[in-house]
Amino acid sequence: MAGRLIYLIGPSGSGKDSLLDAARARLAERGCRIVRRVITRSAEAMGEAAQGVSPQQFAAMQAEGAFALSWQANGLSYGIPRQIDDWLAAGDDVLVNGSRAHLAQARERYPTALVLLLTVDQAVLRQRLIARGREALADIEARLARNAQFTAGLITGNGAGLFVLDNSGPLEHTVERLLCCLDHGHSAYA
Ligand SMILES: Nc1ncnc2c1ncn2[C@@H]1O[C@H](COP(=O)(O)OP(=O)(O)O)[C@@H](O)[C@H]1O
Ligand SMILES: O=P(O)(O)OC[C@H]1O[C@H](OP(=O)(O)OP(=O)(O)O)[C@H](O)[C@@H]1O
Repeated sequence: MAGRLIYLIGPSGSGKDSLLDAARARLAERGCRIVRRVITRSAEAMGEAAQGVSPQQFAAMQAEGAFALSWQANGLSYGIPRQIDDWLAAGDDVLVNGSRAHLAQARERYPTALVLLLTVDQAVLRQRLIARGREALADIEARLARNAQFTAGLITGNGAGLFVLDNSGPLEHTVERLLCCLDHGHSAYA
């Protein structure tokens, strides 16, 4: 039986990487793999388990068909290795740190995808982005502006099959909600 694609989305700074790190061992126990993304970001600025490549390397990988999904945002290119199709075919669930802007394409390719939207209060989001210190202030403002563009439309336009996880509180609570969502049909979080 094919595995499920779990497509985690949410604003930059909402806590996607932190959530995946915190839940990693418990996801593995459930046979859920977390895919390692390919990003045109320098290794020093990576701050997550991803493969950093140059724009030229990314373009070559894309031309070879190395990616199941890919998108551009925040001045960067992101790729999801094709290997996920083998994992899904083998029956493993696969969790992808995705893009809100690329949701329609992801659903087109993976119609049964479970979509999880991580949310956080905008004021908290600003504080977390500043505290993380990965981007310059101008880049942080651009990410906040990008977020405002998505907030309302995503939930109203994609209600079916989209589940909201609020990460404004302690990370451990969000981990529990994520696992509950995966294990029990998630209706409490829709
Ligand atoms: N529940 C939480 N409570 C407090 N800080 C958090 C929480 N979740 C994430 N953070 C912090 O917020 C910042 C952004 O989180 P990160 O995982 O990098 O977000 P994303 O991957 O969505 O961009 C990090 O500094 C992280 O430590
Ligand atoms: O369409 P969006 O939902 O805005 O998403 C666009 C990209 O931005 C985020 O990455 P970012 O470089 O900010 O990394 P981060 O998630 O680790 O902060 C997210 O993981 C996506 O790859």
